[in-house]
Amino acid sequence: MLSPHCHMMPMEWPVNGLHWQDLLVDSPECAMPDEVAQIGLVVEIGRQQTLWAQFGVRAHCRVPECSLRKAITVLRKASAASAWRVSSLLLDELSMRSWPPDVVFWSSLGSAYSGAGKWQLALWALLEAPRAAHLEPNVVSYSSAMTACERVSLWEMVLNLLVEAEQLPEKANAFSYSSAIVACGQVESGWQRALALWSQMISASQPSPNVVAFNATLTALERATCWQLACSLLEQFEDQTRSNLPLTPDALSYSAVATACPWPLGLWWLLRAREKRELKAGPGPWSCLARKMGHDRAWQEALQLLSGPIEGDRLGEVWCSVMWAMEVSGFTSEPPFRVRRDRVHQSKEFSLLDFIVTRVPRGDLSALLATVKRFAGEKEWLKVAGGSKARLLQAVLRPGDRILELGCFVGFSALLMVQRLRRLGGGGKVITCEVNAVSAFVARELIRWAGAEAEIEVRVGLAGDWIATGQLGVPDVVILDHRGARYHEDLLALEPMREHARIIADNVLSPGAPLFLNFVDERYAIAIHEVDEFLRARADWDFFTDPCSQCLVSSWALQLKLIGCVGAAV
Ligand SMILES: C[S@@+](CC[C@H](N)C(=O)[O-])C[C@H]1O[C@@H](n2cnc3c(N)ncnc32)[C@H](O)[C@@H]1O
Repeated sequence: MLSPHCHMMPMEWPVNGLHWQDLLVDSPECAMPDEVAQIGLVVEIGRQQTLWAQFGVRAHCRVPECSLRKAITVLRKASAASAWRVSSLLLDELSMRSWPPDVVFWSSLGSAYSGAGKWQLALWALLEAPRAAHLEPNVVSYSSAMTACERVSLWEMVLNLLVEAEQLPEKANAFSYSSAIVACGQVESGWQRALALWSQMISASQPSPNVVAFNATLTALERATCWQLACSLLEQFEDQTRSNLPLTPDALSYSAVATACPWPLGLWWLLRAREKRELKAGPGPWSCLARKMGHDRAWQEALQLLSGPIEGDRLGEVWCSVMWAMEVSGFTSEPPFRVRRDRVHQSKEFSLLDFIVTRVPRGDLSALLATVKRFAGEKEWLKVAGGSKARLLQAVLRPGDRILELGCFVGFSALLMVQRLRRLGGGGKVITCEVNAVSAFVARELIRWAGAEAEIEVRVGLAGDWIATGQLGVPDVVILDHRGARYHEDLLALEPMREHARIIADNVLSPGAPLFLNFVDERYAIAIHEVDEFLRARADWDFFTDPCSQCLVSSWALQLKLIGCVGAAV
């Protein structure tokens, strides 16, 4: 059995070669660890936050003098890990105690629920529960409640809450208005409401308009393709002396306008802002402009951006967007410029490429895959679908599958899937999107080295941009392995073209995709697979959805599984 001392030395983790799961299993028999060390562990472990927060909560609640502040600290950690279930656990434990939660506690609890898209629970924790405990929710509680509803696109609810917040003695603040503007901007024809709220903000003395609300208004106009209005709004506030408001448009403001306008006008705005030194060096607005040019197939103009006015790192974001603009315009095979190795210093991807080409015979796919894994084990870790994730990925494939992968990185999973398709008798194809042009370049080189270029197409650019072009075909399988925060939006955009597709979402627990979980809950038939992160002692959950499946997994089963996995160990 472990001694409690082990728990108290986060800096020496792992202790005596013991695995963190062992510690969780042994913990109930141990003497209670020191609370501060527990918090330290939660922080220290970082990416294990979800599990550690659960562990921490239980440990705290067993300590008689457990303080509310420390409980809140744990709650905030849980919130950062999007483990809203941890919050519920803490709440259950606290309800058995004599010390009453305060407003800060309720607001932390509400944030944890909100981060997971659990808006009803968030409203309860932020507004109803404190009222029941004779604590009056304040404007911060209201703003958080509005954010919770805005995250799940409940714009009408957000507007109702704004009206309620206006009744508070301190009235709604700029954050409340920003939430309302963002919420309105998310729905079709919501731009009028967004604009009306902005006008309300600037016509009244309170709350003082801020750049967040301003950018939210511009974004609403951009989404509704009201570029003329976006331009006149920016013009109005570009000059502080004219607008008489302490508000300076920032890079996000110019990004919104560059995305909204026809590209020649967007270019004009950015050049003008740069001339007036209003636009700080930074790739954001230029990258948006290059993407816009891509959508308009203006690849020559996008290319010119690289030799023109952009300051800073040309191999960064803007360069990737220019690559997308060229590729979407048809330059996939022979781009007029290639990745310059000498400018990509110490790139992990290029180290991998060198490692492979000096060890693997051309055309040997199996050896290449094995050598990528060797590189990840011996040289630098790679976030690829190795180990149990690889087995899962291969197991779902059927002969001739057309696979769409979002998140290619160096092409490991794409090659893995091709290996499986070949074993299933050949046929099928993988299209894989990668926003990072350097990773995509290396992926293509590795794919060529493996002799799989006929079976895999790498598309450089944001998955969302490619989906918008409608050029990705109708997939049988969709792999979500790009960015958890984007999963639900990209899946929604894919829905018209993926009616019968099986979907796999990776990294749902770590780094986590709470809004995606909320989105798929009860909407899809779900199977949950607990898998280890490749070469890491860290559990993750992958979701496999199959619309043809007879077994519709309800949220309850999902919850049971999630809590059950950890609960069994604690
Ligand atoms: C976890 S890695 C993918 C690993 C790969 N599927 C494998 O297992 O070999 C995630 C990749 O997604 C890319 N990415 C992130 N956001 C993206 C987006 N919105 N569109 C396309 N790619 C994105 C990242 O640059 C990164 O290379």
